[in-house]
Amino acid sequence: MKNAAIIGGTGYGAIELIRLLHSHKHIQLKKIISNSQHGEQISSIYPHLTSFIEEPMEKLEIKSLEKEVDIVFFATPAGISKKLIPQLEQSSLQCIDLSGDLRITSQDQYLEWYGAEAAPQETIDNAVYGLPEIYKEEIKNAKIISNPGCFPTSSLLGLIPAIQHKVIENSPIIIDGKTGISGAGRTPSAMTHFSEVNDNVKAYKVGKHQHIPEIDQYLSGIANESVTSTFTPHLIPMTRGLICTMYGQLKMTISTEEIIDLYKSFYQSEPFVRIRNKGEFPATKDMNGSNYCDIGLHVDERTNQLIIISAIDNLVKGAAGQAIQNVNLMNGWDEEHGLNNVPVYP
Ligand SMILES: NC(=O)C1=CN([C@@H]2O[C@H](COP(=O)(O)OP(=O)(O)OC[C@H]3O[C@@H](n4cnc5c(N)ncnc54)[C@H](OP(=O)(O)O)[C@@H]3O)[C@@H](O)[C@H]2O)C=CC1
Ligand SMILES: CC(=O)N[C@@H](CCC(=O)OP(=O)(O)O)C(=O)O
Repeated sequence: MKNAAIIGGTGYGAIELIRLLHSHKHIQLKKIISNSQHGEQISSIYPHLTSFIEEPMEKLEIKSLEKEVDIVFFATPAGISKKLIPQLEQSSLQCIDLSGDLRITSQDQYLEWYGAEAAPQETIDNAVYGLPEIYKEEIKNAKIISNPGCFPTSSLLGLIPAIQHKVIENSPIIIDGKTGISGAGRTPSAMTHFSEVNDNVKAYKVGKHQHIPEIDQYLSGIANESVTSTFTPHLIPMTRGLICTMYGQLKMTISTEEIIDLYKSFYQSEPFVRIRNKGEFPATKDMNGSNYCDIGLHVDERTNQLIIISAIDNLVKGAAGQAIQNVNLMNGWDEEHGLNNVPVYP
């Protein structure tokens, strides 16, 4: 049994970690650390947790963390873990960062897309990108995990088989993303205000979303040459769920049946990726509350495009579930442990 702490205790990522860790038999959640509400019970903010956790949330004492826990989840906004993780690097702690602080390997690119100074290069280099379907062996030996962003999780899982097998050109790749509002976290803003979101669909961060360099960096790594994508996210009036519809120019003649076979074989040992049969495409509710990524494929012979539709729950496979999948691998536990629940429907 290992002990864990969550930093950023009152955020949505943290709440989802608390829910999933409750049924994890190898991890005991020892500490919920809150910057804004330490001393309070989590159930006073989230009544659905009444009777599950009695202990009050705590203030962060970075120096004593190593004595008290083995695993630390950083469910904090960008800008926090890049300062905290370097202070823990010499410890034996396993650190899982849900934020984007360690995902971009170039400090200059981080500055360009996040508008702030990056983490120390050594910390970035020590972190392993936690996309288990692609980097499983590296994750097993990692001490610091940089958990992928929600849109990159969905789009990389959808695009990587086609890029790796050189089925589509490296450019142009179009990623049309749609997300529920919980993706923006718990703090309200004008963008997430009910009357702005309800009965409405809008594109945001057009041409400047922080997931653009993340997607291109990992696709380029797979292709071993430069890959550039055009990614535009849209905010949809729903609470959870994320779906990317992607278009790639075919480099070869291939049928829908053949590409589906290729994807099924690529992901045959991956428990959380489900490839749909011909003519079937995922919807966000199909994986609600679960760690699945469902992918549907279609070859458009008219335009010579491969159409890939990939959907996840942004808070589970896009954040807390993937974080636990990574911890399972880091500790030699069953990768699916604590995550093999049936999605919630309707
Ligand atoms: N929501 C999603 O779908 C996804 C989120 N992520 C990433 O995961 C991380 C957490 O996201 P999410 O939970 O949605 O975000 P939230 O905004 O809901 O929560 C973040 C929490 O971090 C704490 N916090 C805020 N500001 C500070 C600060 N200055 N110093 C220390 N702690 C602070 C707060 O909790 P407290 O005051 O209790 O400490 C806050 O509730 C983010 O980096 C996000 O980008 C990644 C993928 C998907
Ligand atoms: C609706 C909404 O605002 N979604 C967020 C999701 C970002 C996220 O959660 O990922 P990071 O860890 O990279 O911040 C966004 O598009 O920026």
